[in-house]
Amino acid sequence: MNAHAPAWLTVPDDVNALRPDEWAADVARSAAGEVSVAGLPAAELAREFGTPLFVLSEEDFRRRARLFRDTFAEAFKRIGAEAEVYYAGKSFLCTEVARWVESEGLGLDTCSAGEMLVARRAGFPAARVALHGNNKSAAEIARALDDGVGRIVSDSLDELSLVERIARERGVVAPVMLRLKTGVQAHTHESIATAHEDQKFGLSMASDEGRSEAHEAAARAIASEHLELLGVHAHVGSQIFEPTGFEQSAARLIAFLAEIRDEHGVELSELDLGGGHGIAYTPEDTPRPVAELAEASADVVARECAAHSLAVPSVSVEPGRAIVGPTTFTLYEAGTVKDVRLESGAGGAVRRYVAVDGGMSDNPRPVLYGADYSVTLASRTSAAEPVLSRVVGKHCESGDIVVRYAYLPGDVAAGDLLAVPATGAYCWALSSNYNYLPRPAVVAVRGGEARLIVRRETEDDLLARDIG
Ligand SMILES: Cc1ncc(COP(=O)(O)O)c(C=O)c1O
Ligand SMILES: N[C@@H](CCCC[NH3+])C(=O)O
Repeated sequence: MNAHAPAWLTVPDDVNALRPDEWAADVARSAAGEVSVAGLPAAELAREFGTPLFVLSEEDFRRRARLFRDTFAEAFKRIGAEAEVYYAGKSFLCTEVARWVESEGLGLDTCSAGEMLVARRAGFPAARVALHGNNKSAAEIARALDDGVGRIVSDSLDELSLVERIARERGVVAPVMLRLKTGVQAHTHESIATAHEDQKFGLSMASDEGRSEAHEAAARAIASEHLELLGVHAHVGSQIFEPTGFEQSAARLIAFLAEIRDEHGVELSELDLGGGHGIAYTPEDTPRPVAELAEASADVVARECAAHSLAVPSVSVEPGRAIVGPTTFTLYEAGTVKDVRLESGAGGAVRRYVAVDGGMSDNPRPVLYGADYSVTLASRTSAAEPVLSRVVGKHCESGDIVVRYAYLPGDVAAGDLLAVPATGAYCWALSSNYNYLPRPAVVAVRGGEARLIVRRETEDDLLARDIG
């Protein structure tokens, strides 16, 4: 136990071992210590595509997508209902990934014109696309209607009026769902909790007197000739492990469906329970198996619908992180290594700072949410003693940390490759050009072959928007 490391970080028995749950299923480590994915060694990928590099296992992505699709379908079949899975594209989207999502039979959750554009380019059937967003522009709504998007998840009364006006101008009926603030307090970082009252998303269900925003929106949508109200949606937040938030949220949505039936005589047919299922970044994180998530959701939906004498609606969920997060690791090359004294005097504790060739521009999550990651030496095995280390980036900020706490072999040096697992979600998607660093490439690996699916930015890209 080191006073400068958190309790969950124990000195590893074997500093070369991979923790299995953080990696794609086809990642392995050879006797020589080389990390490989689907049979391809990391060093070969680094040579061919450069570093930093996002390495994504296609087979693992497809497997996780199918797991969600089939497990939710089975669990809801048991209660006589259908369940669909919409992959949350905000976590990571490019044309090729949209094609995989389509071919595995999932829907796609988008939240901007740009994400819809990627879906369109991939030939994704618009009927299986959902459009989210708390401030959709008129152009985005028009695109959704013109493309024939299957559901526009409406976030405010203002937006509902805008959708109606644009639908009327086009002479069409817009399929809408209402995103509700179920008032649930999610146990996650404040910036990614999304169902309590004091945040920007959704229609409030609270009212002191008269109708709540949510009830008002439902009344307007039901009364409009140009809106078809499909159902309701709530998203509790992201990186959540506690089942209670999901369950309370589902119960409140179903109570709302009953109130709408009682007030308007209409039984809405769709219920979207959102995404937010957490993954393991460190041993502190304890994700529940997908089967458990699906069974728990089906149980609560069956119970609450029975309590309100409602027919069970079609259910959908929107996982992003839980599908793509563990499929990907980031490969970095180590550069400068520095020992920093944490305690004075001979034998006082030291933290080793290992700088890599990327940082907060390819993974801002540690800076934004205090997120923790793990790391492993990926290009060789080492017999050196583990040393308490911090992997940092190359940006001009002391907060530019990639892995806050890790034990790395004591002989890690410039030129070694380091792999940071579970970087598939909200890393490339949140990447930036801070300090004029080009965004890394994303390479998909399957059956011993590697394919570039997003190319690395070039110096020309960096100058392209600068008028000069
Ligand atoms: C409406 C909605 N659905 C789905 C997601 C996906 O969340 P996650 O990647 O945590 O599953 C998000 C992001 O939190 C969201 O805002
Ligand atoms: N970007 C956040 C998740 C946001 C979820 C989108 N609503 C993260 O990395 O944890």
